[in-house]
Amino acid sequence: MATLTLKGLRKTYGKVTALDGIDLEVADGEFFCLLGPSGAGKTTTLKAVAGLEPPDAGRVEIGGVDMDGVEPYDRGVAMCFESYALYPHYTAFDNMVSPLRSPRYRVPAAEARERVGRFAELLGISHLLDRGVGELSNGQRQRVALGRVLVRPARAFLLDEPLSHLDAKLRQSMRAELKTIGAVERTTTLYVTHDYVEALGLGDRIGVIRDGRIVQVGTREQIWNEPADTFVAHAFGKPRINLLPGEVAEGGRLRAAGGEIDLPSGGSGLAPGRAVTLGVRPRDLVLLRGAGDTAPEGMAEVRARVYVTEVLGRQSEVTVTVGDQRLALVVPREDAAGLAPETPVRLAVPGPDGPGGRTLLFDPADGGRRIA
Ligand SMILES: Nc1ncnc2c1ncn2[C@@H]1O[C@H](COP(=O)(O)OP(=O)(O)OP(=O)(O)O)[C@@H](O)[C@H]1O
Repeated sequence: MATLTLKGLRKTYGKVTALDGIDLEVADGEFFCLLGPSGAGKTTTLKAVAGLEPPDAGRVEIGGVDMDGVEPYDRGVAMCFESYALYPHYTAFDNMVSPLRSPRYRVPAAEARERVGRFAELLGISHLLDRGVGELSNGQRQRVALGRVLVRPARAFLLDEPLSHLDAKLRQSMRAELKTIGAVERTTTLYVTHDYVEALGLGDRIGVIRDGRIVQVGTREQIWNEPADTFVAHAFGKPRINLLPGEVAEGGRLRAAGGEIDLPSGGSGLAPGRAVTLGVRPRDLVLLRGAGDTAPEGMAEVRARVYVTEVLGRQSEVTVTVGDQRLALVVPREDAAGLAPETPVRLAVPGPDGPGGRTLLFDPADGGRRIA
């Protein structure tokens, strides 16, 4: 077990800056998720920790020891690639057991078999162990590759989208499984994903990466409730957070959507005339359907027209037009029944100090940074 410390990591490939000063600390035994879009630098970060891509500047410490000049093999980390890196002519079993046979571990044969069997069971691939890798589906190969990493005693696991090729149902069950695998529970894990559900579900803490920089690090609650900026707010949640251009009006009101949205600005103390971006999560908006329904305390009533509705299982996503803006809401399915396009509706929108759900405020003049 070991702490991972990344300090000022930089890496360029020709004109592309893959890492632009990554600072990160993953605590001993922590499960840390690095979330970011394609090309953000996630894989490059893992490779730098594994020693496969030496950074141009900055340093990697594992267990407090500078890894500069330490070969990948000697770093004591086990990395799982999205591209599997399996031996194509070996069986699944041989792929999983081979690290244990290496001179580094020399695990006795019976114990190695037992270990492989245990992890194969957890990963739901016991019945595939005798098959050649060439005879496996992508999802099966991916689980073999993950097993090959997890069987190894390691100081840290580096996992690069290890569930990306599984279908939704299997991914969900594997996600739950993964956290309870003892080896993973106890071992420092840096887990890369572009799937926010995975990050929220798995990470003790989450780091959001964009353009080779860490934008925010926090627990799932911190990232969800106090996103550092509109990029982070937009990265979490489906449907995505509604982001609306607005401004602070006289009397400290917040206005957006051509004045249709008019909220108290609460204790934010913002100067009138200032431009702000309002962020409201679709689940924090309330549809007022009954004739006598009024906006709950602390929320503002807003007039809207239905644009489109879509059933999402027991809930529905309703997109409405408010003034010149579109807003997405998620409501119980029955509340959306009979909402044809153009139906006038009323919504309740939370203010910035709303209990539970609330409207977040961001500063468009400062790269969308959240206004505390
Ligand atoms: N070997 C390489 N040669 C040239 N450019 C590279 C190389 N590896 C990565 N890059 C570039 O560096 C940037 C970061 O790549 P990286 O693979 O770390 O992103 P990522 O966040 O893992 O993306 P994805 O989710 O698509 O895997 C990208 O712009 C990528 O094109």
